[in-house]
Amino acid sequence: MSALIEVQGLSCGYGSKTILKDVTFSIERGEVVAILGGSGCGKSTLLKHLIGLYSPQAGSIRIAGNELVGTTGADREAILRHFGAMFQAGALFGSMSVLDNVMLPLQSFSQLDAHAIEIIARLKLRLVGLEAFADYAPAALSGGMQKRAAIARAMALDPEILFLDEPSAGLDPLTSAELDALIRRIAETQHVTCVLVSHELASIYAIADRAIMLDQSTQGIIAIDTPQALAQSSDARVSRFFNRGQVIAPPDCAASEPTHQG
Ligand SMILES: Nc1ncnc2c1ncn2[C@@H]1O[C@H](COP(=O)(O)OP(=O)(O)OP(=O)(O)O)[C@@H](O)[C@H]1O
Repeated sequence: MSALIEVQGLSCGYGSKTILKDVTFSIERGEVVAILGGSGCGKSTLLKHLIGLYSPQAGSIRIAGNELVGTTGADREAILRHFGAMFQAGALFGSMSVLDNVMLPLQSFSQLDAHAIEIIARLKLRLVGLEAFADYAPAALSGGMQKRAAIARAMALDPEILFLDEPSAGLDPLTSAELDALIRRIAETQHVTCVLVSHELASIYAIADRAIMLDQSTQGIIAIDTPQALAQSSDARVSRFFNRGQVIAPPDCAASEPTHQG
C-alpha cells in the first residue's frame, strides 16, 4: 500500500524566491512526524505547501494517492477534506464561544443538522478535556486550553491528517508536556496521521515516530529518522540540534579540532 503523504521533488518558496529545493519524503498512515530545523529553514513553508495554502514551484504532493499540486475544483476540495490544521496564528475566533468555534467547520463543510453538529462539537471538546468549557470565550481560557480547543476545532471534521505548526509555542514546560500527551493520544486513538513543526526536543521525543530535519544552507532535508537515531547522528548539524549547548564534533573532525577540556 502506498504512503498516505508522498512528496516528490518539491521545490517551494514565495514568488521567485526558493526556500526548499527538490524535497522528497513520504509519511505512512498513523505516523506522527515532526519537521525540525533552525529558524528560517522553511518548516512552516513546507507545512503550508503540504496543506495546499501555496502552490509549489515544482514537484508533487500526493495525499492517499491523489495529486494535490495543480488539482482544482471539487477534486481539490476532496483532498483538502483529509486535513485538519492548527496554526500558531490560526487562533480561535474571540467573539465566539469555544463550542461555536468547534462547530464552525461542521457548519461550513458538513450537511449535518444543527443538533448533530452540536453533539459532534461537544464530543470533540470532550476528546481534548474541555467539555466543561464549551460556553467560555476563548480569552477566558489558559494558553494550553486555547491550544486544546484549537485542536478540537481541527478535529471537527474527523480529518485523516492533522497538521500542527508549533503546537506548544508559548506554553510552559508542564502545559507543553500535557499537550504533547494529548496529541499523541489523539493520533493513536483517533487513528490520525500527524505532521507537526516543532523546536522543542522534549516534544519531539514525546510525540514523534520520525523527524524530518531541514537545513537552510542546503535548502532541503538533511536527515529523516527516529528522534533517537537522529540524536546519535554523525552529521554535526543534526547532532548539534539534538545536543544543544554542547558542540559535538563529527568523528572525522575531532582529531583536528583543538580540545577545551578541564
Ligand atoms: N509569506 C512569505 N513571503 C515571503 N517570504 C516568506 C513568507 N513566509 C516566510 N517567508 C520566508 O521564508 C523563509 C522560511 O520561513 P519559514 O517561516 O518557513 O521558516 P521556519 O523554519 O518555519 O522558521 P521559524 O522556526 O523561525 O518559524 C524565511 O526566510 C522567511 O522570511
